[in-house]
Order: sequence, then structure tokens, then C-alpha cells
Amino acid sequence: MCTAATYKTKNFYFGRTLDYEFSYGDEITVTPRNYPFEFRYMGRKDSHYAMIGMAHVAGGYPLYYDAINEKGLGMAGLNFVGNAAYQEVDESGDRDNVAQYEFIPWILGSCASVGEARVALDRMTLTGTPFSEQLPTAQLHWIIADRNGAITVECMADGLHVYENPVGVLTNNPPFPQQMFLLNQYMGLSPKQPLNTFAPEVGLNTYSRGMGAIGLPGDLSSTSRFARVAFVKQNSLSGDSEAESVSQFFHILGSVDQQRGCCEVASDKYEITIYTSCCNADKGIYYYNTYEGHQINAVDMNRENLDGAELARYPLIQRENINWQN
Ligand SMILES: C[C@H](CCC(=O)NCCS(=O)(=O)O)[C@H]1CC[C@H]2[C@@H]3CC[C@@H]4C[C@H](O)CC[C@]4(C)[C@H]3C[C@H](O)[C@]12C
Repeated sequence: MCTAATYKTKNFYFGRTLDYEFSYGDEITVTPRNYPFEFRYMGRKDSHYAMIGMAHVAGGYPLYYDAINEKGLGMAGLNFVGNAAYQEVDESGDRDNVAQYEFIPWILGSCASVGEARVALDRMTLTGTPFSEQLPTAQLHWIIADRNGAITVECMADGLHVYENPVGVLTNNPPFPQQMFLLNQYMGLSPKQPLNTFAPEVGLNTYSRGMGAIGLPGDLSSTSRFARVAFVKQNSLSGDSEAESVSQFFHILGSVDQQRGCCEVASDKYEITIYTSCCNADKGIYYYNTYEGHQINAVDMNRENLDGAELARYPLIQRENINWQN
């Protein structure tokens, strides 16, 4: 499972948790403007927008899980198992055929906004072509967002759907319209204390703070994480500064953090939050922490040569760094 969210203060922030039982070998990867992208069906693109994100680099190719580009557009792929169904290659010559593993570079390489991504999506066919035998097709859906809004992209047996995403969050199954529908159940929840509308003549009272959100689901299912992170994000308040915004963003995704032992996926195998990311999409900074390393680390794309042609790669820091005070 995974959860993605957007957040806006003075700057625009975009990030996700990646929850799984093992790691593919993830690296913060900066793709500069002149890295030659060899697209499976669309030929080679020698220049494009620069991007930074989390990727598994295979044979020199950045397989992005989530990234932002230098124009402030963000995109993340999350599991959509059992529902994702990709399209056949369109031979008509009228369409852009894009393999699922190159979807993030395709969009972030050429689109500066959600509006431009929508135009690109209109002429795109998303194919299930695997990257390699060792890395078969991943069943994903995507969130694409900028400071003005977000969309969800789901390729299913009945076609490629592009939905307006008014909450700016995404988790996993079921399809997005059902996730949004389920939020209806929680419309009564509030950060304020409840009033006794249950039965005024019964002497009910608020014995604790936080009772306005009783009913918000606490489990790790994707529908529950969707409702929980949407509630936390919609009610989130923080100062505008970088430190306050980044801190608050990690708290938002902290509401759906997965602790080892609580989600068994096979005997003795547990899903955990491998990493949590928070990109400042205006400044090109990728902040992250990991399960074994809670300190926030950062990679700034603007400290790399963005006019270069070589990937810059930073392996994840996976150890706790305790700040002793005496
Ligand atoms: C496992 C992750 C989703 C985590 C998740 O959601 N786990 C809950 C399961 S569930 O919700 O309970 O079902 C997903 C998210 C992004 C994926 C990579 C995308 C690029 C590339 C595409 C290639 O085709 C295959 C290899 C490749 C590196 C992919 C590996 C893997 O698939 C990644 C990491």
C-alpha cells in the first residue's frame, strides 16, 4: 500500500509513502535536461525538463516511483492491483504510445502543469510493455499535481480514465470514484468537539478532546488510509516557512505510517513504510525519511548540473541518527 498527498503553503509540496515488504533498491535520482531518454515507441528525447524523484535505476534508466520536475509538476505511481489494465500499442500513428514504466518521465519531461498533462494524456495510449523480464509490468495508478490542482489517472479494462482529484490524495484500490464516494460516510467528522445531536435528553458529554473525528478509520486498508489522510490534510494548519511546511507534511503522511508487524502480507512478511517523501515542487528539493532513519534528509536538484546528461543518484539513508543532547 502507499499513500500520496499534496499540500500548499507559500510553496507547493508533493509526496508519498511507499509501503512494501521489500525494497527494489531505491535512490533519489536527478535526471538532468540532457539525459537521453530512449522511449520504447516514441524514439529518443535528447532534451526535456529536469526531474528529481525516487527511482530504481536499471541499466542506467531511471524507473521512477514518484518525482517532480523543474516546473513544479509532481507525479506518483501507486499500486492498483487487479484493476490496472493497460492498452495495446496503437499502430495508427495518431497516438503517443507510452509504456507504463516510462509514464512519469514522459509526462514530467514535457509538461509544466496539470493542464498540459491533460492535453498529453488525450493523445496517449498507455501500454503494458514490461521494462525487462526481471522487472515485469507493475499494476499502478497515478496522481499528477501542481500548485493549482490534481488529477488521478487510472487505466482499466474500459479505457484510460482521468479524474479531477479535489482532495489531492491517492492510496490504492478501489478505483478513484469509489474512494471519493466513500468519503460521503465521513462528512460529519470535524476537528471541533461534537454537539449532542444524538439524543439531547440523554446527558451525553465530551469526556475527551478529539471526539469530533470519532469514526475516522484507524486501520491500514487503502480505503481507511484514503479517508484518514484526506481528513488530516483538509484540516491541516501550519506556518508558511519551509521548516514548518515540511514538518507538517511529514505529519500528514505520518497519519498513515505502517509499523512493522501490523500488516502481514505472507507468513512472516510484513509491509512497512519504507520511505516517506516530501518534495518542495517550487524549489526542486526532495526531502525524505526511511523506516530505519527518521531524520529528514534532502537532495536539492538545483545543486546538480541540470544541463548535464548523467543521472545523479543518492542511495537512501537507512539508519537512525540520534541527536544526543548531553
Ligand atoms: C511496489 C510499489 C508499490 C507499493 C505498494 O503499493 N504496495 C502495496 C501493495 S497493495 O496496495 O496492497 O497491492 C511500486 C510503486 C512504483 C513501482 C515501480 C515503478 C517503476 C518500475 C515499473 C516496472 O514495470 C517494474 C519495476 C518498477 C521499479 C516498479 C516496482 C514496484 O512495482 C513499485 C516500486
